[in-house]
Amino acid sequence: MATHLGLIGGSGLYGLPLEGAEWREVDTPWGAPSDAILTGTLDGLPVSFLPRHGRGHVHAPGELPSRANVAALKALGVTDVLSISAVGSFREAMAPGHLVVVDQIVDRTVARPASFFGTGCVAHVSLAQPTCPRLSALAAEAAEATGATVHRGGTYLCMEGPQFSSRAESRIWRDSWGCDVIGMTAMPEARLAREAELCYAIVAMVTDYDSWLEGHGAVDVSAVLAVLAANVARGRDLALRLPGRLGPDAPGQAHPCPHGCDRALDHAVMTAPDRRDPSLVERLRAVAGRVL
Ligand SMILES: CSC[C@H]1O[C@H](OP(=O)(O)O)[C@H](O)[C@@H]1O
Ligand SMILES: Nc1ncnc2[nH]cnc12
Repeated sequence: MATHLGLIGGSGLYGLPLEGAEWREVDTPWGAPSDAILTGTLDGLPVSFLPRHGRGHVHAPGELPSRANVAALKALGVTDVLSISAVGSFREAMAPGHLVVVDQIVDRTVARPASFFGTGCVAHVSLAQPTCPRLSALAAEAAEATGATVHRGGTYLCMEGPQFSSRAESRIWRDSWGCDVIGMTAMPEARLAREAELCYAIVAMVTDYDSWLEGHGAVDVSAVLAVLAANVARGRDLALRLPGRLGPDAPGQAHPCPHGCDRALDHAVMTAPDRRDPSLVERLRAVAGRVL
């Protein structure tokens, strides 16, 4: 399958200078995505960019149309998705401005549709490794090439929000649960990317120390925005450096994915063919047509 990079830009990242750029409206069986999708190429590779919160930051994290976002990228032919996200840090060594290539996620969200599947067509994919190690390694290389301090590996606590955490919560996630960073958007996005058989990676930009660290004020939006403003060029630079590592002659060109992301549904669907709900199956063709 030809590689096509999808980029999901988080807080502060609402556009990218693609070649032949065009904003395209895409509809899906799960409605419209957060915004139009910017399509174009970089280093000869097809690239589709989606601002997660919409241009102008319209969508709250708990109300993101994540199923439509993932389905729209899939519909455009995307094979690999890199999320660039703002996060708070639970480690002094992961300082504001640093980049963390997330490899595990703890899901504390409570009110978000988290699957394309459901009654009438049940499926269970593995999330033991919620991000793709191949894409994550290439993203880490691209991140390092920007000159940023990059941490390879880290556990992302995904909270519901939109309010930031209490100090007690912040300390529990850090001290008892061993999490490294916190944000509000990695779930259900990572779940849905796996169900749609897309390789998915997260590069998280640290913007603050949440509220656990004595001597640092608790996080607020102005602190996050100040770090984002100083580092948005780095996020963009990282995104621009990834296509060269994924392109036709690059070693990262690897579909089938060596970790099986693009075959995640091979043994996942439980519902007997004659018991499936035809209308749900019809919608599922947009993301799971390969196995239906
Ligand atoms: C502006 S701080 C809170 C906001 O930023 C992060 O979003 P994203 O992952 O899209 O960069 C965080 O998860 C919250 O949604
Ligand atoms: N401290 C924090 N908590 C949740 N989401 C964030 N995004 C950036 N900083 C954050």
